[in-house]
Amino acid sequence: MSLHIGAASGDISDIVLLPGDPLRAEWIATTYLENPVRYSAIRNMLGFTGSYRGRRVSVQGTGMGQPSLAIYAHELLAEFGVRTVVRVGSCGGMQEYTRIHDLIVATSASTDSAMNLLRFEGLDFAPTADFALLRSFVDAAESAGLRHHVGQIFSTDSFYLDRPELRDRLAGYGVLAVEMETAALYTLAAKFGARALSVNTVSDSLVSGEELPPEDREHGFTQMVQLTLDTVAAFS
Ligand SMILES: O=P(O)(O)O[C@H]1O[C@H](CO)[C@@H](O)[C@H]1O
Ligand SMILES: O=c1cc[nH]c(=O)[nH]1
Repeated sequence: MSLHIGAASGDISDIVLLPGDPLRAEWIATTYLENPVRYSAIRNMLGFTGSYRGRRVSVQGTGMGQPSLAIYAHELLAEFGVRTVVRVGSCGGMQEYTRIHDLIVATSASTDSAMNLLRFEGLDFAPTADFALLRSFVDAAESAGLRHHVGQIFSTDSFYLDRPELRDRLAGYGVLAVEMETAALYTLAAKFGARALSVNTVSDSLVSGEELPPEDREHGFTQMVQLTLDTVAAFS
């Protein structure tokens, strides 16, 4: 048991899906996993383990933002022997062509967070996905014929940005979408020598203003979750 995850040693698989929303974690576990067992409910940040196509898989809510995700990712990687972490998140599309329901596969993450500037004493670390995991997911998305985009994402500390023009500038440099956790996930996976991938469904478009309601963000991302589970089950 760690401070924020109330599981015994061995309760958690070496593969963990990481939605921000703990109720999305519950939906994934109860919808897709066989024999799901809840291993933690500390602070209502729910975590479950079950099996998918014969492979043991866990799913753990992370909360919103890099400081929250970093707590759960650190404990999973440092204390529970987790080797593969995959964020299954929502994001805001920043390009005209990154539309609602499209999948965004993050190769890397820019951030306005100071976490890595402090960690690396001003050096500008480049948080990057695991290439083999990314390639497997993208191959699966192509085979399934799903709309997806592969490229850079923006992990912001501020959902409500005071300077949206900075986000617009990033869009001008080809950044696909904005969310709040990927930079920390990729950084911590690098620290612990684990594989990481961040896949996000576009829940709102910053270009058109369209948006999905909260209930869709909780239990509507069927294509992303199914494809992620197929990928990790086949990969390992
Ligand atoms: O839907 P999740 O996975 O929480 O991800 C996105 O949604 C939250 C903001 O609404 C942030 O956590 C952002 O990264
Ligand atoms: O962080 C996020 C997540 C979804 N949509 C946004 O606009 N921002």
